[in-house]
Amino acid sequence: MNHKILVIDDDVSFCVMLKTFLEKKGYHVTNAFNFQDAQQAVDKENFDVVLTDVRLPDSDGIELLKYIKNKSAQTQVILMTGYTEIKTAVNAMKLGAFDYVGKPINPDEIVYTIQQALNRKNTSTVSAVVTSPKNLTNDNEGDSDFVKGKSSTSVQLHEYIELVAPTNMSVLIIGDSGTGKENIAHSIHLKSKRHNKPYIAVDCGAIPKDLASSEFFGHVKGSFTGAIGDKVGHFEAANGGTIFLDEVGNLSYEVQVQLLRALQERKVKPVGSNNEIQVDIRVIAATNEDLLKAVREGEFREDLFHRLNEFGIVAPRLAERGSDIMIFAEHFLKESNRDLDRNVLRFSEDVEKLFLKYDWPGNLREMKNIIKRAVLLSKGEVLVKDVLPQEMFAEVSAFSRESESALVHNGDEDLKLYSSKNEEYAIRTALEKVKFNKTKAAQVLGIDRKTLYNKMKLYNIEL
Ligand SMILES: Nc1ncnc2c1ncn2[C@@H]1O[C@H](COP(=O)(O)OP(=O)(O)OP(=O)(O)O)[C@@H](O)[C@H]1O
Repeated sequence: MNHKILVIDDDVSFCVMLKTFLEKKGYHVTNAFNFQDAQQAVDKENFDVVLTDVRLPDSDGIELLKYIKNKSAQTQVILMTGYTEIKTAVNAMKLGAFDYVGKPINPDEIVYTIQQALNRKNTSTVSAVVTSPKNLTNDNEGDSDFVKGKSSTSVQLHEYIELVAPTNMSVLIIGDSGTGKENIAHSIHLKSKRHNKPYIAVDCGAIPKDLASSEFFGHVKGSFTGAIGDKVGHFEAANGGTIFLDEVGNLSYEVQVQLLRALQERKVKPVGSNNEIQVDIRVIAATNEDLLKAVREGEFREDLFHRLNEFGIVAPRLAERGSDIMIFAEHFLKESNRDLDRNVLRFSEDVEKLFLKYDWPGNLREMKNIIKRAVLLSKGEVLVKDVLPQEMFAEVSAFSRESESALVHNGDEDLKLYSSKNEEYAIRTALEKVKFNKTKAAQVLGIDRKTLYNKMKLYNIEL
């Protein structure tokens, strides 16, 4: 059966072009040009993957993402973003988007991302993942999946992990999206006395409110419409081991009450059953929200907060991990070569510089994705900046422009006023603004078409 994809963009010709391209790759594709059409399509059909522009004429991609996830949590949503929308895209990931791809769309990249999204859809259960123990080594060498890092921030993080792991204390991991919270939780489990027992990771944000009790505590056959058999809840499944509650701030107040009771009494009662089950569980929770603020605003129960926060760990932002940035980059390079069967040996010098300057709003996840795509797109043994997404340059250039404001005297798109460092950025931005019409881009930039062609060749800008 062909996988079903919904593509939404108000640029009709772009939408149609992408449809034709994806159909050639064997997908069944539907187009919509605004939020309302997309809603109707989603109401009518179940899509495997939805590709949507962030900006829609009658709403935006985030609203659409929420609508889709509410209807079908299994549908994977990929956002298509311009360079200025990267922060929105990162927020979208927090709300359950699978990934985002930068515009202009690169054909290899989009096919690769769709394939990854389909893999996720086919392998994930509704909300919980049972992970078999991984091999954790204590250094950064070899093919361990876990990099420790050497910066003082990382050393302290790992001291805390070592310290708390052997205890039974509940741990609350706080950090931005993609900082490695789930990896930290798993590492604590593996270093604990429970390492041979189950580790159940529950994405609290993905559990529909009505099903939360049954997901956590199980149910007996016939206890509600749709309960066609007995179900073991996550707490019972994790008995003896560790339960990891990811995005714990997303739980409804009602479920928070039930959770607190289960944690205090160490007993759970499946929905529709009269029997209580004794459970012995270590809880690790994670959040990328300010839970204390949620407590102050009455959205998160203070007693549950304290119950979860017996030991707090902060997952540092990647940009704060200084000397570790390139250690992580090398790790993801090796991992991507292995996964994609490529042999990209190293990063060019300017890529290294960019990595050290860039803000990494999506943290380790963003770095992993960027390097994987770059490896896929690389033609030689050195990973050069041409295969990196342009939003990285936009962010760094924006920063450079702030500090070198003398560069811009006369409107930001006048190419003559840009240093060569910013020239490529200016060209890409102008092309994007005029929807890749080269004549118009040349006008915007204040240069002739021939010069534009030469510059595009120089910077390897392909449309
Ligand atoms: N120490 C590490 N070494 C190697 N890879 C890591 C490490 N920590 C995280 N990663 C990778 O980075 C990505 C993001 O990590 P993870 O899912 O743990 O982040 P998170 O903070 O839980 O994200 P979210 O807030 O979105 O749930 C994953 O692909 C993970 O494999």
